[in-house]
Amino acid sequence: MASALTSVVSTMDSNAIVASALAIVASYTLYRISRKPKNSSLPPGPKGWPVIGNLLDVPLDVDFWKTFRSWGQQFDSEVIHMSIFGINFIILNSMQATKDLLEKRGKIYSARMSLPMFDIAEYTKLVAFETNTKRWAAGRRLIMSFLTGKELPKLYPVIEDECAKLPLKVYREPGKVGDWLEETVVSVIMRTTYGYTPTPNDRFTHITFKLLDEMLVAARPTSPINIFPFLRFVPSWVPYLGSPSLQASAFKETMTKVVKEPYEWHLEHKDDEEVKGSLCAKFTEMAQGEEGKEIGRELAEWTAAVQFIAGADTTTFTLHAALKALLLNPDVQKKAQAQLDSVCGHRLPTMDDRPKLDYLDAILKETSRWHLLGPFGAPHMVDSDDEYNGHFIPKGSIILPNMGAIASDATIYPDPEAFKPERHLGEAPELDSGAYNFGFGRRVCPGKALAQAEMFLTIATLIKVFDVRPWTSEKDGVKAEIGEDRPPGMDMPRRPTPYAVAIKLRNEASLELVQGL
Ligand code: HEM
Repeated sequence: MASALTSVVSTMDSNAIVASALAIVASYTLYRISRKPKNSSLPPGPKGWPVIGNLLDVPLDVDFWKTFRSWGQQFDSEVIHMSIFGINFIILNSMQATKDLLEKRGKIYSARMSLPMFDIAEYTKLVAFETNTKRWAAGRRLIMSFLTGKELPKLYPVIEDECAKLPLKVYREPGKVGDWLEETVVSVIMRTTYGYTPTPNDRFTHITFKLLDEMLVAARPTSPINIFPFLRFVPSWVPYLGSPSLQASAFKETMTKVVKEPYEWHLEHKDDEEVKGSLCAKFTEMAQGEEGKEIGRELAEWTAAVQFIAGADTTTFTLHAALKALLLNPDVQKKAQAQLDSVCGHRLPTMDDRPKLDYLDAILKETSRWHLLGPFGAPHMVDSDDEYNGHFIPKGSIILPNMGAIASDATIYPDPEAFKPERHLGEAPELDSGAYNFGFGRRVCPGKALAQAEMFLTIATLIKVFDVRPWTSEKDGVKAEIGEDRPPGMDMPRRPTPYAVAIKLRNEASLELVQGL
């Protein structure tokens, strides 16, 4: 999925900063420029130019976060300021500053910025993109009630069932392992959310991936309505000038389908056992009690839809990155397999095994550090003026927690470039990447525990049965290039660079495991 947490609203890929700026500039620039801070001591940062501010200081072709980190060193400050077209950006280059603002002062640091295209297409009705309204809080409450604590394990049977299907799929078509991982993730989401099991070429899956592609387009700086919001009012029949509003309406139509169609399916099948236990059924019941009948259903529909939008690509790409890490680190793979064999013997792992498989969990923590899904996570917006360490932080600033800087901070992670699951084990484990890669404070990812459980069992199942090896040409024995482990690029979620992998059964016993399925 080109995730809902993608580019502009939630992250800062290189285009996204420009996108954010351009999109809002028409209505916002004069206001921001004319507004004087209460006092002049904004956090330090590069000087910039009139009107465009630091637009030219932001490199478009390398990792942003490295530049932002170097500004921190240059100005000797964990908190840096830049502005683009009058919009203030506050970069947080340390875990401490991030926690102080996004967590301890979460009350005022939990808003989201928006974009005209996102408003028109109604993406801003999704929990992930809605600013901190009462509706957003109610949507979060719904998700948190069922994806955390004692409720979460009720979803484990679905995870176990989908993971148990994985070995046979991979055995039959090992070359499509990336697709099978995605299918596992999507099936878990659709079954737990709606009680619906996707079929090959599934219509709901298809339309949701279409939506995710459209979201990327909607987030682009080149989306005309983001630059000139008035274009939304030009009738679609007007040659050329009408096409942006036509596109925006088409995007809204897809969004509506994604929200309504699986929900309708769930209502039509409400007596099926799996549907009765689905999140959607629970959301509907709980939301009605909370908000009154009509709003209740609307909230349930939108809250259900965000599971796929926010959860599919994020989880899938992390699994792809884990596979790549195992491929590049055969010793790590062997160690994990040894632990799996000693705990599970001759059977597939289950969720009950998780407490004993700490090395697997450490691999996933290290994967999330080593391949951050987005070096800035999902930016928050501050909705009141504030002051931090003597610096003024103006209301409306976009806050960019520089997770890239945290994940590669040698004072937190000695030898940060190395992939070392061991750093997360023992008496004094290093900082758990889960403390930042799922976001912060009131916005922290509500799907965190589900994603971690699912990723654990998926990888455990896969390497219990198969070895992950470099792909080698049968013709000349040449190994495929694996590419950079930490590719540049600021997409969120960031897909690992493609790599060729050979998946082989580990031994005769593994074949029996597959045949027994
Ligand atoms: C490896 C998997 C995942 C990662 C790394 C991840 C990461 C994130 C991040 C960084 C945020 C932004 C937090 C912030 O603004 O501070 C977020 C938000 C969110 N995530 Fe996840 N996520 C993952 C999986 C999931 C799953 C499986 C679900 C649901 C089933 C989910 C649902 C959400 C929702 C609804 C939000 C929006 C929260 C809000 O804005 O209040 N995520 N996630």
